[in-house]
Order: sequence, then structure tokens, then C-alpha cells
Amino acid sequence: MQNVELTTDQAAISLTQLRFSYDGSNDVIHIPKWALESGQKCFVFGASGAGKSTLMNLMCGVLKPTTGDIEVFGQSLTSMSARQRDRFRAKHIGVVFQQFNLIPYLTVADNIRLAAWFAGKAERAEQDAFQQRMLELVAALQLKPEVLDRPSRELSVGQQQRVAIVRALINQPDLLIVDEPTSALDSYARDNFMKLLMAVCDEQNSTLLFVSHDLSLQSYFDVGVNLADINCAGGQ
Ligand SMILES: Nc1ncnc2c1ncn2[C@@H]1O[C@H](COP(=O)(O)OP(=O)(O)OP(=O)(O)O)[C@@H](O)[C@H]1O
Repeated sequence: MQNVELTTDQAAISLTQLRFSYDGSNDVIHIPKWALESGQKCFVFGASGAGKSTLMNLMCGVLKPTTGDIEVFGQSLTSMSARQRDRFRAKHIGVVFQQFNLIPYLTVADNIRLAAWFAGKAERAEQDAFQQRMLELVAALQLKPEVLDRPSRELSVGQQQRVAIVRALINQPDLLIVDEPTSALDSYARDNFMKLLMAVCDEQNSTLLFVSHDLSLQSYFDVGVNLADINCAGGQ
């Protein structure tokens, strides 16, 4: 898995006979076939408990399928070890989890640097170009540069959300996967956030997979998928 160059002319995500269960017997996910084209912005929606977070965790390699295959830009996550998947994710996939997963006592800048560190680019995190890109992304997401020196626990939920996006984008991921990030925001802040997210993805040529139960967000995306339409397990 070392230094694999991804070919972005193929599907960004390809699922084949994908099954997953938490208890070893009841499938939460069973998707016979599904693919997302490279460069698309895809909205995956479904009711609470439908399996959205589970699917997202499978696609980014945090969970391993019970059976079936997941390919990301032609690389099979299922044939990788847990360590290889972690490294692959750090290099190629930006992930924003529901709870953002920022380390509360670290400054915002250090939280962002960690992403470079996990991608095996620790020295890059100390370089001027990295600092510059961090400032550009912070500005693009309408955060003040002073925020970089504050512990992340001091930030509002909306600010933490935007920091989580900066951290997910700092390694210029080929694929950005975002889980339900707008639920804590009011409708004005949400609209603003969505426009910023789309602009930054366009600028970086990142394929976007965005998971939510909020159907009103669908208009921002090229493709909308109701999880119930592709998931034969049907969720709970
Ligand atoms: N760690 C876990 N162990 C066992 N069951 C789980 C676990 N995580 C989720 N589940 C179950 O799997 C099903 C799908 O959950 P999941 O969190 O993927 O749904 P979701 O669509 O993301 O829901 P929500 O919109 O409420 O976040 C649910 O029935 C849930 O109870």
C-alpha cells in the first residue's frame, strides 16, 4: 500500500455485495452494488437508524465489512490490514465525524497538524506552505486566524465544525466524507456552511460524500441517494 498513486478516472467509491452486521447475524448494511463517480458531490440520506453512519465508517475503512468489497479509487479497502486502511484513510480520505473528534486541549492548529502527522507527513506540518494552506482554509471557512492558537474546547459548535472540515481537507483528500455536520446549526448558518463546503471541494477537486437525514440539503448536490433504496438490509 506504500505510495500508491490513485487513478481518479475510475469510480471514487465502488461497493460490491457489501454486508455488515454488528452482532454477526443481523445485517445493518447489505448493498449488492453501488458506485460513486469521481468528482461528484453525493448526498446520502435516510432516517435515524437507517445505517448512514455505519456505511460511512465502512467507506472510510474504520469498520470492516462482514463480506463483500469496498474500493476507493480502485484500491480495495477490504484486502488491506487495519493499519494499511488507517494509512490509506489518512492520505486519501478526509473524514468529518458527527462529533468532529477534535482533541479538546490541543490548539486548533495542532489538531489540524495531526492530520498531516497521521498521513506520514509530520515534517510537512512544520513547513511554511502547510501553514499558508491552513490559513487559506481557515479563511475560506470564515474562521478568524486567531482561532488557530485556541484550544479547540473553547470554540463554539459551529466553529468546531469548520475546524473539523479544515482538518479533513488539509491533506487535499481525493475523497471527503462528511457525517451529518449541520444538525447543530440554525438554517442561516447551515446555508452558509454548505456553500463554503461546496466551494472548497470544487477548489480542491475532492469527491464529496455527505451523509444526513436533513432532506432540505439535497439541492446542493449532484447526486442524491436514499439509503433505503440501495440497502437491502433496510436498517432498523
Ligand atoms: N456500535 C454499534 N453496535 C451495535 N449496533 C450499532 C452500533 N452502531 C450502530 N448500531 C445500530 O446499527 C443501526 C444503524 O445505526 P447508524 O448509526 O449507522 O444509523 P444512522 O442512519 O447513522 O442513524 P442516525 O441518523 O440516528 O445517526 C442502528 O440500529 C443502530 O442501533
